Order: sequence, then C-alpha cells, then structure tokens
Amino acid sequence: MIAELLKKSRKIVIKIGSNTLSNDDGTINKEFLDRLSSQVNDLMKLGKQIVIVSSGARIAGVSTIGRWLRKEDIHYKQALCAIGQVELMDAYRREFEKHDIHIGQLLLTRDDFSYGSRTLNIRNTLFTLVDEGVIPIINENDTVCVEEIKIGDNDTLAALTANLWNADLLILFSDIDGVYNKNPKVYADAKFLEIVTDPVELLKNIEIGETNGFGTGGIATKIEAAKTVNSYGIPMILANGKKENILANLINGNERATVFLPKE
Ligand SMILES: Nc1ncnc2c1ncn2[C@@H]1O[C@H](COP(=O)(O)OP(=O)(O)O)[C@@H](O)[C@H]1O
Ligand SMILES: N[C@@H](CCC(=O)OP(=O)(O)O)C(=O)O
Repeated sequence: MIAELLKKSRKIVIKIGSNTLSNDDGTINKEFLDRLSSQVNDLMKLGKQIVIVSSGARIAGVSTIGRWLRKEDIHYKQALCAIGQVELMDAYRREFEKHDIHIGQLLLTRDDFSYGSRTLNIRNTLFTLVDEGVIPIINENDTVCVEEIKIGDNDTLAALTANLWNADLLILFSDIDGVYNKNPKVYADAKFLEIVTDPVELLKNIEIGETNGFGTGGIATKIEAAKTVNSYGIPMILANGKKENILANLINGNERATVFLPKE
C-alpha cells in the first residue's frame, strides 16, 4: 500500500520535525540531512517533484548560541528561531549542494494562506522553484507569528502547502513509526495503527500523550494535518524519519508507517 502510494505520487511534500532533524544533544543531525538529500535526489531522478517543510530553527538556535535553552519567554524563542534558521538553511544548502541541487527558503505564516494575493504569490514562487528543479524549504515565519512556536504548527503548514501545491502525497517525518493507540515512548504495549481512514474518529479513540524533546505540536497536530489533506483528497504518511534510508525503504515496501487515506 505505502510502496504503491509512493510510486504513483509525483508531487510530494515532506515535513521534517525538530526531533527528527536533531541529535540528542540538540545539534543539527548532519548525517540525517546527508541521507535525506541523497534519497530526495534519487526520488527526483525517478521524476518526482519535492517540497520540504522543515522545523528545527529553534533547536538549531539553541545549539548555535549555547544558551537560552531554559527561557520559556516567547521573545527568546523567536530570537532563537531567527538565529537557528540561518544555521538550518546552511546545513540544508551544504548537503543538497553535494547533489547539485539548489534550495530556496520560504518563511510563511498560516495567515498567508488566507489572503488571495499572498496565496497566489506563494503558489507562483513554489511552482517556479519546482519547475526549475530547485527544492523549496519552508518554515514558519516565527518573527511575525508566535502561535506556531507555541503550538507547533509546521504540521498544519505542511498540510496547507500540500493543498496549495496540489500535491499527490504528504509525508510527515517524526521520531516514531506512526500513530499508536497511546504514546509509544511511555507504553511499551502501545498498539501501532497501520491505516487510518477517519482521523476524526481516530482522535476519539487514542490517547494523545505528551510530546518530547523539541517537538511542539505532538501527535495531535499531525492527525489534524491528515484531516486537512484528506479532505482535499490527498493521502498522508506518518513515518519515522530517524530510520536509515526511510524513503527508499518505504518505496520498496520494507518499512512500516501509518497511512491516512482520503475517503473514496
Ligand atoms: N498516540 C500517540 N502515537 C504516537 N506518538 C505519540 C502519541 N502520543 C504522543 N506521542 C508523541 O508525539 C511525538 C511526536 O510529536 P513531536 O515531538 O511534536 O514531533 P515532531 O518534532 O516530529 O513534529 C512522539 O515522539 C511521541 O512521543
Ligand atoms: N518553526 C519552529 C518549529 C515549530 C514546529 O512545528 O516544530 P515541530 O513540532 O518539531 O514540527 C522551528 O523551526 O523551530
């Protein structure tokens, strides 16, 4: 099922969460980015078009400046994002450059998707970058909007991007294999859910546990993202981005993940 979905999807949005992108000590996981860039390169060679939505600015800010970790003040969080965004894009640029792939940065807010002219401008930029073989890398504009760093809304941003770009598939990479009936980081007997056809019903039937590390939205915003894209007929895969060669293994049917399928 997953392999089939990936094979037939041409336009794919990939969202990468903070915990996936960072090492345990908070530094940017360069090996992860190295593996990601070569797998994305392979997908592009298969004729696929890729847009990346990446979190990680705040954690990159913490590891760059080496302080403010404990500051819960939202202004410090915004300042950390401003510092870390530069590091984040630098890390992406270095890795994609190895494959002769250029990247472009788009910093957006949820509001940008509700204004006609802004939406059109985003769409035009996205289509132009992708048509030219450049990978757009999107993050929230944490300077102008603080809601996202409080509730972790890059999942929503990824869903809105998938709709705007008319994507065939949204992939969310987190640090878990998919959705469970309860937090797998806390309960060893948590049951893995392979296919979800009704995210609204799912939310009623599972236990939403705490998020960990630098993740902010937790599993709830991922299920909300599925609800959004599914309502536009776009399927979503939630997979463990920390696993080696995850994209290649998913496409070969060698890795598990949760698939959210839109109703027929
Ligand atoms: N029912 C559940 N199924 C899966 N993960 C859950 C569940 N409840 C809580 N979680 C937690 O949600 C985390 C993923 O959310 P988050 O840390 O925000 O990810 P990201 O940084 O990738 O956006 C997992 O690491 C897991 O501990
Ligand atoms: N814009 C913030 C990320 C907010 C966010 O959604 O984080 P995550 O839950 O890790 O996807 C940053 O780059 O740190």
